[in-house]
Amino acid sequence: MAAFELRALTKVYGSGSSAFRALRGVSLTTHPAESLAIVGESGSGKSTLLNMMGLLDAPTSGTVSLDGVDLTRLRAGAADRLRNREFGFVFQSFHLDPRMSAVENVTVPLRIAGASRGARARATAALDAVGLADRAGTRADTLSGGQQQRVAIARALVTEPRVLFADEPTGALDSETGEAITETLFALHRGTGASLIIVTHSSALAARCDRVVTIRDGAILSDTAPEAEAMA
Ligand SMILES: Nc1ncnc2c1ncn2[C@@H]1O[C@H](COP(=O)(O)OP(=O)(O)OP(=O)(O)O)[C@@H](O)[C@H]1O
Repeated sequence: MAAFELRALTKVYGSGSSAFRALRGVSLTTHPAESLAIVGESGSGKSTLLNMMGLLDAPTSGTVSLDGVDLTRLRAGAADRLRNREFGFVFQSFHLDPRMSAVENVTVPLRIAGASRGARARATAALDAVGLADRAGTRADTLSGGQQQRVAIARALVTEPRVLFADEPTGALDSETGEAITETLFALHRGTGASLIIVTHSSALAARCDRVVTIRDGAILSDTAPEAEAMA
């Protein structure tokens, strides 16, 4: 299971007269295996919130707990290990190593976790799960955008994480490719039981989630199931 509890989370970038309050006291409880969309206008604090939950950045105050463990109190090494093993990340711009093959990219989190034995077989299976087994040996920078995002999804899931974070996963793709990537993300979310936390501008993608949290000016504006939102 993977359930987050965020308490009074704040994030201030910069200091003094240039200080900017990107999160202004966000409290949120997620449920195990939930799919959650974080939506809102550009600059509202969506990525900042995802980065706090994913241990990519530290909050200024407040706490982030996962299954009852306060992650904000972990030492740096423990936080790195937890992020690598329990979290998977997919970003708008893929973030693959362009010179490495697809399968080499997917083995990276396993090697970081010290699980080199069997890494290639596990990476190949993960590529198979995203429909790219036949491109395992292809250099990442020669793949299409949609294929690169599939490699990124395979890399995010190869460690069998408890949580899959996706920040604008379809933002760099045309709508047809974006829809195919969305299908893959949700199929794997259902198949693996990993929680899915998505930052998106896409209303179609948000509508697929169990729950939609809208952020405005660093605070939660609304928190609804998509059906309820459609009826409102
Ligand atoms: N490292 C940083 N230093 C200073 N300000 C930052 C930093 N990162 C983000 N910000 C600011 O914090 C605010 C929230 O940024 P964030 O990226 O979380 O917004 P967002 O809702 O994800 O926006 P978008 O939809 O455009 O990606 C923005 O005004 C942004 O300029």
